[in-house]
Formats: sequence, C-alpha cells, structure tokens
Amino acid sequence: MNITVVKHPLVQHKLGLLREGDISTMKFRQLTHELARLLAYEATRDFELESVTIDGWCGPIDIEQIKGKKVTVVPILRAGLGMLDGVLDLVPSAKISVVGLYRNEETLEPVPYFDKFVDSLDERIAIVIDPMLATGGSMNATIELLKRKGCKQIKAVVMVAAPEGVKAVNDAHPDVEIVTASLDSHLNENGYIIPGLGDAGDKIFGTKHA
Ligand SMILES: O=P(O)(O)OC[C@H]1O[C@H](OP(=O)(O)OP(=O)(O)O)[C@H](O)[C@@H]1O
Ligand SMILES: O=c1cc[nH]c(=O)[nH]1
Ligand SMILES: [Mg+2]
Repeated sequence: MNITVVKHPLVQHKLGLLREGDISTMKFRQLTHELARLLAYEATRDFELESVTIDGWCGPIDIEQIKGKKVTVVPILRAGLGMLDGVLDLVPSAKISVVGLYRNEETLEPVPYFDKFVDSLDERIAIVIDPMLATGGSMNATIELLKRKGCKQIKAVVMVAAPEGVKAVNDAHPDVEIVTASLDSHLNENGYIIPGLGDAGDKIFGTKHA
C-alpha cells in the first residue's frame, strides 16, 4: 500500500483533539491548520536537494537548496481549504490549483462544480489536500483531472483515511503516495469514516447542525 501514516507525537496529539465530539469551529479550524503543516512536512521529505555556492558572511559557502521543484497545492473544496494555509506555511512559493467537488449524499459519487489549475502542471508536483479520504471518489476524481492536465507527480495529504478509500486510490493510482495522520477502521452505512471526525467541511465552515 502506498500510504504513510505519520506517527509523530504532535500529529497524534492534535488528531486526538480533533476527534472531540462537540469541538468548536474555531478549535477544529486551528487544529486542522496545525496538522496540515505537520503533514506537509512529512509529504515533502523526499524533495531533492542540490548543492549551490552562495556568498556567506565569511566567503563562499556551499549550501543545500531544494532542486528546481515547482509545487502546486490542490485543495478540494470546501474542506481542503482548511488545510491550505498550513501547507503554505511550509511551501510559501507554491501555486494553488482548486478543485470543487461535493459528494452526493445518496450515491456517494463526487459531483464536480469547479476547477482552476495553474500552468505547467507537467513540471510540478501536486499536493492534493482534503481532510477526509472516505470512499476515495473525490480524491480519485481530482487525481484524474490532474493527470489529464499532464501532472506526473502527485501526493495526497489527508488528515484521516478509511481503508476503503486507500484501496480505491492505491488501485487506481498506485504512483500516488497518501500521507495521513490516521488509517481509521471503516466507513459506516452513510459513507462516513469511523471513528473519523464527522463532517470535516461542516466543522471547518461552521455549517454543522447539532
Ligand atoms: O472519499 P469520498 O467518499 O469522496 O469523501 C470525502 C469527501 O467528502 C468530503 O467533502 P464533502 O462532499 O462533504 O464536501 P465539503 O468539503 O464541501 O463539505 C471531504 O472533504 C472529501 O472531499
Ligand atoms: O467521514 C467523512 C466522510 C466524508 N466527508 C467527511 O467530511 N467526513
Ligand atoms: Mg462536507
């Protein structure tokens, strides 16, 4: 399976706090931001470095720099927006592509309603962000859009993944690494991740009802 579950204590601690049943919008949003930053740190661990010589304070010095890597961060609307600033904290020069999808509540199929991609996708690594990987339908639809536009290097960064979604993404796109804070137990009959976080979009945007 092409998945990395980040076991760092800070990641696990923040994920645990996110699972609180009656968490406030403010706290959920803040923790999502912090967790996204930590997951982005892990997702960028294999970026290649190259040695360059710069003028240091005491003369020329060889330093390491990330090798010509262009990045596009791809939030899946809405909930992915909650992770965007955390990822940009670490990759501030990244360009942003946006994919709008919602999941039909009956069929669980992704319904596309918006997309806007940056140019030169064939030269970029795409970091797709969405708090929840449930059936995998939304992530696979996004990966397919990116590949159709020529993108060759894609990572999926999610806070919580269900085994069903991981299998769906791994089967369709074995080249795409999934980076997550947790591989949870299963999906319930409504396609929600158990134990999961509930509806992440509603919790980030404050649209949750009871
Ligand atoms: O793996 P899947 O089965 O496709 O489910 C996961 C998707 O569902 C949620 O979005 P939702 O449809 O609730 O939209 P929202 O972000 O606008 O709330 C979530 O943020 C993912 O995008
Ligand atoms: O558990 C889930 C599944 C889909 N979307 C969510 O926000 N949560
Ligand atoms: Mg939602």
